[in-house]
Amino acid sequence: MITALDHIAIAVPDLEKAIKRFMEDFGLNYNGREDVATAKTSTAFFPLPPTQIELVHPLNGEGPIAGYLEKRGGGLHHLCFRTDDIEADVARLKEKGYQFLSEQPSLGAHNCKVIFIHPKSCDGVLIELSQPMGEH
Ligand SMILES: CC[C@@H](C(=O)O)C(=O)SCCNC(=O)CCNC(=O)[C@H](O)C(C)(C)COP(=O)(O)OP(=O)(O)OC[C@H]1O[C@@H](n2cnc3c(N)ncnc32)[C@H](O)[C@@H]1OP(=O)(O)O
Ligand SMILES: [Co+2]
Repeated sequence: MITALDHIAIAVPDLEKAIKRFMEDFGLNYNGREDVATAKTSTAFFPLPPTQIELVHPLNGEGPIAGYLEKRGGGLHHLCFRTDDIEADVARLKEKGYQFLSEQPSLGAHNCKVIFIHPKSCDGVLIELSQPMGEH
């Protein structure tokens, strides 16, 4: 089941500039960068309990964020819901007619299993489900 709002993701055209902004202007704690090859995405996380801000940027100029930036520029990109059983939630939501953007969860940031729901299934909002691998 969904247990928390894990992160709010913002697509940024200039990752270093955005990291500086969130650190210096907004004074948030910076939890470091992580390039996620499987997602073709560079990420930077800022814990803001009980959730976190995830900055997302194309990895090597490729991937879904490159397409997003090309079409729309920077902006709010997705919401991530943490789940304690991603497979069960995917099965339950598929039953309800939700369209997923991949067959299976894949490796996301911070050693989590992640999967995305098509924006069309959720009133135009891109939703990510994430389950930390350490959890059963
Ligand atoms: C780092 C790993 C992980 C983590 O651990 O946190 C991440 O967060 S990775 C983040 C990047 N990865 C992804 O976003 C994967 C899922 N996304 C996709 O598969 C695609 O981006 C997409 C959502 C299928 C869109 O693909 P695209 O090629 O850009 O198609 P369109 O531009 O034609 O869009 C289709 C349709 O969807 C709307 N759209 C696109 N992006 C978003 C968005 N972020 N939020 C809401 N809506 C979005 C777009 O407007 C189109 O709608 P219509 O115009 O009405 O057709
Ligand atoms: Co995310």
